[in-house]
Amino acid sequence: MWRGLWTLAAQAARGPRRLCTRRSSGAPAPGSGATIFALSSGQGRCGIAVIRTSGPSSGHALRILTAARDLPPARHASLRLLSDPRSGEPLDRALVLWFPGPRSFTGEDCVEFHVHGGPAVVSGVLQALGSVPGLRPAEAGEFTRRAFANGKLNLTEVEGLADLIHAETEAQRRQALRQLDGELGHLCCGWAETLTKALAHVEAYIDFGEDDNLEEGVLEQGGSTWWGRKTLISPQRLPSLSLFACLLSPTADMEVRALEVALGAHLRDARRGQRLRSGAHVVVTGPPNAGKSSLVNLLSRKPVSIVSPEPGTTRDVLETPVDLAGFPVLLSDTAGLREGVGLVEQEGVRRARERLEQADLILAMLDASDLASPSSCNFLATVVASVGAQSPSDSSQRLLLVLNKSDLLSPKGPGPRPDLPPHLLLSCLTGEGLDGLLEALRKELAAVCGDPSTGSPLLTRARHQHHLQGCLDALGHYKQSKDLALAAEALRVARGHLTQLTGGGGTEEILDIIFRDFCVGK
Ligand SMILES: Nc1nc2c(ncn2[C@@H]2O[C@H](COP(=O)(O)OP(=O)(O)OP(=O)(O)O)[C@@H](O)[C@H]2O)c(=O)[nH]1
Ligand SMILES: [K+]
Ligand SMILES: [Mg+2]
Repeated sequence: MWRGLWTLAAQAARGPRRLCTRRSSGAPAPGSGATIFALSSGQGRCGIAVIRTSGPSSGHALRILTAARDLPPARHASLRLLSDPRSGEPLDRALVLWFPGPRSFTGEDCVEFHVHGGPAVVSGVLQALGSVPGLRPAEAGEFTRRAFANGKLNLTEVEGLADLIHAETEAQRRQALRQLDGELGHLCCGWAETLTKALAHVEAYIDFGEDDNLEEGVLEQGGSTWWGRKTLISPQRLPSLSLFACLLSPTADMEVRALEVALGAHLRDARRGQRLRSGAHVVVTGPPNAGKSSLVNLLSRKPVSIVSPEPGTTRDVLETPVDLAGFPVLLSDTAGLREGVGLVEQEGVRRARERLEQADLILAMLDASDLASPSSCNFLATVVASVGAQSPSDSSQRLLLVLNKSDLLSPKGPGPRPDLPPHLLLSCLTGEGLDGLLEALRKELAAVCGDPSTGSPLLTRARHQHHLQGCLDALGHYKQSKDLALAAEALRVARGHLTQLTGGGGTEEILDIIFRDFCVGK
């Protein structure tokens, strides 16, 4: 949190950042014009608390609380005595930072008070600020909303900031930071520029075609005007799909085609970023008594499930969020798969199979000392074989086969069956093989969630996917349209989707949903 604030302060000090779709209108911060204040660090007793203000009266408030005529030097930490303006009573000796707009986080005049973190100090300073005319407490997310309204952050960066505040694992933090740094936004801006260029070509051609200087005979074929507009190109020489390749400059057309390919690749990747943001589904399955619940407890480091020598102990699906090798995971323990049991256990098995279908990664577990049993053979022939038979694609499930209870294998005796698919040996009892399993999980999860530190920025929300799909669909219409005006319209729709991705498209509901994720003071 603390480091985050310094980063934000440093970012603000670097001044306004360049991004083509930064928003400067259309999203007025609620009640903008007022100066807002809030505690921006966490609640409760702490070493240092940060209180900040944003708005035109920030400088005035700073002068009043420090009882000084002059403001401290901009963007430098200065030690000042803060006093209550009503009673003159000293409140705290604090570091104050003055960020005159527009070079601040919100783009407005801002002040940060770094005070001692006791509740009495914090409430004293908040009350003192509340007594300054023109100041009022901030609403949730209001600082960020003002930054957005003033073009300091685009919408994908706002989402990145929300994700960064909520990031619980290392991979989530990396992904959020990349988004906050504007990578997705930059990519969309570049794409939007490509479309603007293509649109300019088509529009220029529409105007050119309407130019009276063109000879009628050149423009018309057999008495009818092709696609309702005059053209210099004979339709016979045009293969239908590359119609506009002839109109656009070859580079502009190639760029539109490359854009289509890039959009397709990003969309194929779409679920990965979302999994990283909300957690990958990892489901532990296997025959009864393989040690599934023992593994869930081991991985989550807490007694989530009951472990007992009695087969059929777990009935309901038990779900627990865990950080596995830096990736956020929703780990599910399930009932052992077997047929011909009582009603309650049958329902457990049905729920287990249902959960298995939703898994991104299956941890298939067998008792290494019991591989010849009918339940083990059946499990290998059904669950393991069917997942192994899937062709590798983004939508297919991944599976790790784990042979538990390796401690029961005789050190001299023959190892597990030679015909088994690739597997890992583990003992939940002794912990042997756990490091190898964690390393294998890290690799699998990197494949399921994508590696947030490399490659192209991931789409972290369904909203991103929706707009990229919309853009791709519009490009499909563009390619197939036989009319210049329709082609231009399709390009405009495609570009509109990209603008909405970074700019929100002005709909207040979307903004409300996004800013709802923020706390007061952010
Ligand atoms: N020797 C040995 N015993 C183990 C190991 N892991 C689990 N067990 C024991 O195996 C029995 C079953 O363990 P559970 O974790 O309840 O197995 P489960 O697969 O969840 O069982 P169900 O929920 O009934 O399907 C318990 O008595 C565990 O103590 C292991 O690595 N070695
Ligand atoms: K059991
Ligand atoms: Mg169990």
